[in-house]
Amino acid sequence: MITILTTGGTIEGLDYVGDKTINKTNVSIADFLESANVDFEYTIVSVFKKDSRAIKDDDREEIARKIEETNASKILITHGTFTMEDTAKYLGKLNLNKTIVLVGSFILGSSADTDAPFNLGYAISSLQLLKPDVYIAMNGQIFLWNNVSKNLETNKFERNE
Ligand SMILES: NC(=O)C[C@H](N)C(=O)O
Repeated sequence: MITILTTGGTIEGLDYVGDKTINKTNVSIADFLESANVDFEYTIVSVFKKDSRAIKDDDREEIARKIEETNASKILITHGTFTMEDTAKYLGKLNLNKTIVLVGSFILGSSADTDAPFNLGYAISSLQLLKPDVYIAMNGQIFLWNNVSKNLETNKFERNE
C-alpha cells in the first residue's frame, strides 16, 4: 500500500507567472496512474495545491502530520521543484522511519512533452525498493535528503559533493 500526497506544482498542471497562479488544465496524479494501468494499491491525499515557492514550514508540518497519520510505510509526495529540497530536508530531520520519495516535473503536467509520467514511474519504482529515509527522485536519479540541491541554470537536481 502506497500513500500519495499531492501538494501542487508544475506536475499537477499548475502554471505560474511571477507569484500568481494561472489555473491551467488541472492534471490529476490519479489520471497518470490510471493511464499507466498500475497494479498496486494506493490512496491519494491532496494536502494542498501550491506553487512550491509559497510552501512554508506550517505546510511542511501538515505534510508530516499526514505521513504520520497513514498506516502506509511508503509515501510518494508530488511537489513543485523550486522548494522540493527544503521539504525533503524538513522531513528528513524528523526521522519518520518510512520510505518517503518526493517527485515533481519541470514541464507542465498538462503538456504533451511533460516529464511527469516518466518521473512518476521512476519515483514509484524507487519507492518500492528503497529503505526507510527521505529521497528526491528527479532527472532519473535518486538523491538523499541531506545531499541534494536544484541547479537553477541546468534545471537539474544534483548532489552537493
Ligand atoms: N517545476 C516546478 O514545479 C516549479 C513550480 N513552479 C513549483 O511549484 O516549484
